[in-house]
Parts: sequence; C-alpha cells; structure tokens
Amino acid sequence: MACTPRWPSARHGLPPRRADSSVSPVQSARHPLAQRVGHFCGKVICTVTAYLHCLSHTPLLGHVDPEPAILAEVDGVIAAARERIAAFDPELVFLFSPDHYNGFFYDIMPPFCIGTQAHAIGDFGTAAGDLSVPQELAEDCVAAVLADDVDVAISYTMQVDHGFAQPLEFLLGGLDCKPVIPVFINGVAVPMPSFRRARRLGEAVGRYARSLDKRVLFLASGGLSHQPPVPELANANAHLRERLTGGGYHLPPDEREARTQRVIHAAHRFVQDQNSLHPLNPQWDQGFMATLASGRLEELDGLANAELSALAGKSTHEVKTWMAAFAALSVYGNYQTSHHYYRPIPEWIAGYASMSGQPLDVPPQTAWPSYPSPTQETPR
Ligand SMILES: O=C(O)/C=C/c1cccc(O)c1O
Ligand SMILES: [Fe+2]
Repeated sequence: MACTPRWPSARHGLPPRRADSSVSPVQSARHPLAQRVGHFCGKVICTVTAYLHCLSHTPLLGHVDPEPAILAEVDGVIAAARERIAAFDPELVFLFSPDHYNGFFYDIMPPFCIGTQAHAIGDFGTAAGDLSVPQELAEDCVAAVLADDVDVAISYTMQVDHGFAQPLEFLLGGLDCKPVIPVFINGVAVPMPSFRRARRLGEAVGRYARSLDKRVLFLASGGLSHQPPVPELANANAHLRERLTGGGYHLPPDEREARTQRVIHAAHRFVQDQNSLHPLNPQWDQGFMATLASGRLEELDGLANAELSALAGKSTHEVKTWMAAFAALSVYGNYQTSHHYYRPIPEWIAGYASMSGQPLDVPPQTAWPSYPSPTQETPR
C-alpha cells in the first residue's frame, strides 16, 4: 500500500501544505517545542520518545460534508498533524479506538482488547485491508498489561472499522504504513468501562511502551460529543438482536448498504434539526479537552457512564480512547499539549476535535487559552 492518504488534501485537490502551516509565526515562537523532535531536559536536548495525537473520526466524511471552508480547515489540521507525526517518525504506534458493531459483538464483548493481527473492513468507503501488527510485541503487550493488573482480552483475528482505519489513513498514510498495536476500547455497547478503567488501561500500555526504548506514538480515535444512530441491543428486533449477538461479523451487502444509508440520512436530518439526535455539546467537549491538557486525568474517574451519555450523547464514550492515550503519555512524565482544534460539525454528527501532546520536563500548563469560537485551531 502506498503511504499517501486519500484525504485530507489529496482527495479534495487542495494545495500541498508547507511544514508548520497550521501555526502562525507568533504562535510558533511562543511554543517552539511543539514542532521539535527533541526538547530540553536539564542542559541537554533529549530525544522525544513518545508523541500523542487524538483525533475524532467520522464515517460521514465524503458522504455528508460541511461547507468547503470548514472542510479545508479540518484538512489543514490533519495535514499539519500528519507532518508533525512524520517528523517524529514513530517506530511503533499504539492506536486506541472503539468499534461500532463491526468487529466486536455481544457474543463476547470485552471492555478492552488488543489485537495481534487486525483487518479493516472498509465500511463507509474507508480503507480496507490488513494492519501491520507486530505480533510478538502485541502478545508481549497483552501479557504486560495483564501483569499490571488490567484485564484485557486478546484477538488473533481482530476485525476493525472506520474507528481504526481513519486515523491510520489520515495520520500515517495508510493501514500498514507503520507497525501498529490496535487497542480496542468498548465505547458503544453497554455495559461499558469507566473513565477510571480506561485511564488504568492507558497507564499499563504506557508502562509497557516505555519499557521498549522505542519512539512510540499514541493515537486515539473518536468522540467527542455525539450520538449517531448506532444500533442498540435494548431496542433491537429479533433480526437486529441476532446481528448484535454475533451474527454481524459479515453483513450481506444489502444490509451493509442499508446501515450506511441510515446513518447518512440521519446526518442530513441532524443538519436541519439538531434535536433529531442528542445535540452536540461544545461546552462539555472543550472542558474535556482542557482536563486532558491540564494533566488532571483522575478528575474524570468519578463521572458515571449514564451521566456522560446524558451530557453529551451515547457515543461520547469513544473519548475513553483519548483518556487511555493521555494516560499512556503520562507514564513518560509531565506533558504539554499543542494544536488544539475543536468544532461542532453536525454534518459529521461529531464534536470534531484534534490535539497533540508530548512529554515535557516542566509541569504542564493548567490553563488553556479561551475557546473564543469553535472556528480556529488553538495552538498553545
Ligand atoms: O458506524 C456507524 O453506524 C456510525 C458511526 C459514526 C457516525 C458519526 C460519528 C462517529 O464517530 C461514528 O462512529
Ligand atoms: Fe465512532
């Protein structure tokens, strides 16, 4: 597979971006570390051994899109993130992502699962094919996480959907461009793990990653506030129940198409009427990002799942991938975030967000410059 993303930029024919295009000179000067591969620790320049990027996903991209200016804005955010990641040149990637009843069902629904092999199904036209999973490292990771008191399942035939495929394609250029350990976090199928457990999982993965002495990239996929019409067992008729309890691993084409069209239709309706689904919650989303940026990850430990669903929608639980990725990064010490971007995008049924992070030897900033409007990337 050629490691060139179909989107952003290429698919929409936008001009190629120069390095740093998302950061103004003033902002670059204020945050010189954000673009560097090395950072100062004491008197020497240390190699950054970990980097983080969290990104919302949406299978509606290319099906129901916002106006071109917003599309170009998101394109710029993702292209710049991809450039930063390329500069970091990760040797190993840990990707935390949910699933949407495409690879994980109620026959056995684990809260967490690490794949030693994985295959993307290509739903909604996203990339299909095998991920490049280093099997022995993935096996070692499972063993290390279990030894670290976090119970995680293992899959030798993990089936994944747009949740995994989109960040791999957008940020790394394709499904198999970098060695990746896929870490599934259940974010749709009740009962779900808590923020606290996601944090503990992330810390355990982070401790394993740190033991490897490699340049490691932690990616998280999903969120923020949203509630697309993902099927639910509680309201399922007999046919859907059969699918959700294990008969859905290989949907016939007509059912796949019906499911895709249902979501596309819901997105069109949502653009017209933002009460047709659970409304997006920009305030909650931005507060969540600020909490992660502050380093106070435990603050979310006590937020009950039902409360989160009520605040920001039933699919908001996808943000536990962000929690896990930040917890993994926190194992490397204090961190600094950068390149915060947030915009509610009804066309994509998503509070759409993007944020990077890297270790720092000084305490992380606790304040995040205000959220003047959701239109601008807010590097810091
Ligand atoms: O798989 C689906 O049916 C819907 C997925 C979806 C829609 C909108 C935002 C998301 O994060 C999704 O995963
Ligand atoms: Fe999702």
